[in-house]
Amino acid sequence: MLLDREAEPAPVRAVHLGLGGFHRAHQAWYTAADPEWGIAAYTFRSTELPAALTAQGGMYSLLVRGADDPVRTVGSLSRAHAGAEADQWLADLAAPEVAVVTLTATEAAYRVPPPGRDSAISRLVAGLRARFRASAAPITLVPCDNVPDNGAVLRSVLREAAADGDAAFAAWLEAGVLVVSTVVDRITPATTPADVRVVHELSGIRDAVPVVTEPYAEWLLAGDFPGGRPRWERAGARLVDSVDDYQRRKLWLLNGAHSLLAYAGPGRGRGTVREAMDDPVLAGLVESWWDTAARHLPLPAAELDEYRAALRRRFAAPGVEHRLRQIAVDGSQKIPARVLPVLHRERGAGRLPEAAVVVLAAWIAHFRGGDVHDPRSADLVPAARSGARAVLAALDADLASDDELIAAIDAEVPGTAGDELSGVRAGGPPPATPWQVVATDCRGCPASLA
Ligand SMILES: NC(=O)c1ccc[n+]([C@@H]2O[C@H](COP(=O)([O-])OP(=O)(O)OC[C@H]3O[C@@H](n4cnc5c(N)ncnc54)[C@H](O)[C@@H]3O)[C@@H](O)[C@H]2O)c1
Ligand SMILES: O=P(O)(O)OC[C@@H](O)[C@@H](O)[C@H](O)[C@H](O)CO
Repeated sequence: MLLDREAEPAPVRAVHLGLGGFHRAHQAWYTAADPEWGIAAYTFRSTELPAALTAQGGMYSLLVRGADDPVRTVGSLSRAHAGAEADQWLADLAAPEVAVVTLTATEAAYRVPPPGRDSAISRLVAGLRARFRASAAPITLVPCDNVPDNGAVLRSVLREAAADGDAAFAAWLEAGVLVVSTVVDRITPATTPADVRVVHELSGIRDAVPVVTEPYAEWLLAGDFPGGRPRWERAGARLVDSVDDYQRRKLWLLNGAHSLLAYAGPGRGRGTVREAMDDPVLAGLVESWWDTAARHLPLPAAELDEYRAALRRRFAAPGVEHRLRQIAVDGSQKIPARVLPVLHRERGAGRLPEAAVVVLAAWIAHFRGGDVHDPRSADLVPAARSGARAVLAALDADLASDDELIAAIDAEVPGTAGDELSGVRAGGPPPATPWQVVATDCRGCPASLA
């Protein structure tokens, strides 16, 4: 059976930039709960995905691993476009009936582009300028990337990117463009050919571009929607006064653990989050990281325990094969949000947290090992050859001047500390099982994981 629409798609009242797996597992799935809202979704570059979706009438299958009825069909994408369709993009952003723009553009996109450079931000500015000229109806932007204070960051980047002396546009940008802050959560790995086959086996549907995700989904939003919005709360989204504590909880506990596993896991022969959590040493490090980060989260202990228990289940869930290589991409954009804020607080309290030391050592080993995908690889790969101080100097001057921390990280990087457990590891809680139990080839591991 091929996917196609039986009825007309909903009118386009929302636009998305960064059409990929996560948008379809999350925002488009939430929007499907309100049939009065349709989305026009744009990739950044890909032409294949919008072509495949258009051939299916914008419909796609969501394979929710672990759910009773695992294959759902989602129809909220009224149109799918390639990023190169600039005229359509400008027309959609200018349309007065469009009231919401969601964005998933990766962490790296949240910066002011050099003049003339095509980027998510330059496209947003061009679209908003078109709206200012055409209708100037207010519009709300909804950043959905794992960026701390994503609303405030997007607002400030847009303000700077749009500063070209047009005072009327600048004034409208302040008054007519609202930017909400969000916490977004639903583990959504890249789709594989095996997923395409599974969707067909389970449902009989031949979908060229399904999405695989987990049953869990969270969306917290803080901000205003003067032009209206889909009734996302029908699918469980929550409008809150502030997302700050929840943003930190998610970035530190979930994403911080992901980054730890992404860099420490491959050296222990683990390729996915589930495989890594099956390794008692890595699972013990994750617990140690959670103990450390939880100290700095002003949320009730019972709530944090429940969150951790859910993360253990989610990370170990069969079928959601989240590849560590995918998570390891762009570490320079992620480590400062996921690990360094906790490390700062710990050092302020005079502690040297072992899991933070290990993740930084493993990240340095990752830079030394090749296969690096990072917008800052030109400076960080050579820095990693020099050691922890040079890497941290590129990210955080305070931490780079912390001699005790630098020595601990350098001692963990392979080739500098031999196979013995480092002082950091020896001083921490005992691992869940003896180190020697896991007989993997640990070339490239931090010393305490070897
Ligand atoms: N996958 C998840 O589990 C998950 C969960 C929470 C948040 N997110 C956020 O969503 C983002 C996208 O994840 P995904 O799984 O959909 O990835 P994906 O690779 O499936 O899609 C990424 C989309 O972003 C676009 N993009 C990539 N680089 C860009 C750039 N520099 N500027 C503008 N657009 C760009 C791509 O063209 C593509 O349309 C992540 O970077 C993350 O911030 C993902
Ligand atoms: O999507 P990224 O690249 O920001 O980070 C990789 C994962 O940590 C991330 O996708 C999580 O799975 C997600 O944030 C869960 O909601």
